[in-house]
Amino acid sequence: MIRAVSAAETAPTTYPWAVRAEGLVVRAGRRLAVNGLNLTLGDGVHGLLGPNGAGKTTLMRALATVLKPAGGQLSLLGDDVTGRADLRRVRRALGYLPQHFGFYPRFTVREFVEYMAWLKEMPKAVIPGAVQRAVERVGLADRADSRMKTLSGGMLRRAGIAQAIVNDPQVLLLDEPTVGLDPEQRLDFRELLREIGLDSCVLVSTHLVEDVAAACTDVVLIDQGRLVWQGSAAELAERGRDGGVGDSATERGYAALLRAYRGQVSA
Ligand SMILES: Nc1ncnc2c1ncn2[C@@H]1O[C@H](COP(=O)(O)OP(=O)(O)OP(=O)(O)O)[C@@H](O)[C@H]1O
Repeated sequence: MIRAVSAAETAPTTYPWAVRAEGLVVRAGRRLAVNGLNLTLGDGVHGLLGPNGAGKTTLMRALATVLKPAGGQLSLLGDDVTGRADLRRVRRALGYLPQHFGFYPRFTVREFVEYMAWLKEMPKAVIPGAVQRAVERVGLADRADSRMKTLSGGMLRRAGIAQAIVNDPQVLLLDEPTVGLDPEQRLDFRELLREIGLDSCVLVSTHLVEDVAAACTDVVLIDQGRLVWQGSAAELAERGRDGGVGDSATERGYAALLRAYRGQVSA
């Protein structure tokens, strides 16, 4: 049976920012891993960079509504998601690839993606077509009926990306999606990101600064749970044009911004 969808759910929403955080505080264990973060994101592909422990995964988890903020304001697609907010509407419009994700090993790729589509409350009638399309978009069509336990690390990652995009999310959160992908798959993946970023907000965390240079329109740099810098990928490269540490202009720009921020914080 197809679930009845109310007019409020299908009406076009107007919101200035897909993601808006003000003074956001999120705990990870006892630590304030995100600690007073201000961030606004619109459509496009945003690369999330920062050193180990900067708070990238914790931020992603809060944006995915998996972790509740301990303070500050967070709105997604115009809805406040702090406090006792009803998260169902927002969750239907989210896609999230966690750094580590669980699955039933005996599920096939198709069953895994179908199951996730069902959890996102997609109408039953559209699920088979949406699953097929998602599996094709990540290049796994020929393995769609293989069991998850038989996949390589890179294939598993692609199955994870397929479940994240199955509902054509308006906010897509990908935590280190390129880990385990071979060079050719990485190129295909960048193309997919560019396509999705044309009309939705994509946030991709990565340690590979080269991924950011190649696939992202914008860059968000965080350290110690706070926003250090936000700008275009071209501006980041511009910051690294005059030398410094790093193999590429983007890497040098990253290192220079981080150094300047840390100098300010400790001054
Ligand atoms: N469950 C937890 N309990 C206690 N501390 C935690 C927990 N999870 C994360 N932390 C701490 O919070 C901080 C931020 O962690 P987080 O995983 O968000 O950073 P990250 O930027 O994703 O790091 P990486 O680049 O290493 O993946 C780190 O100092 C980490 O040690």
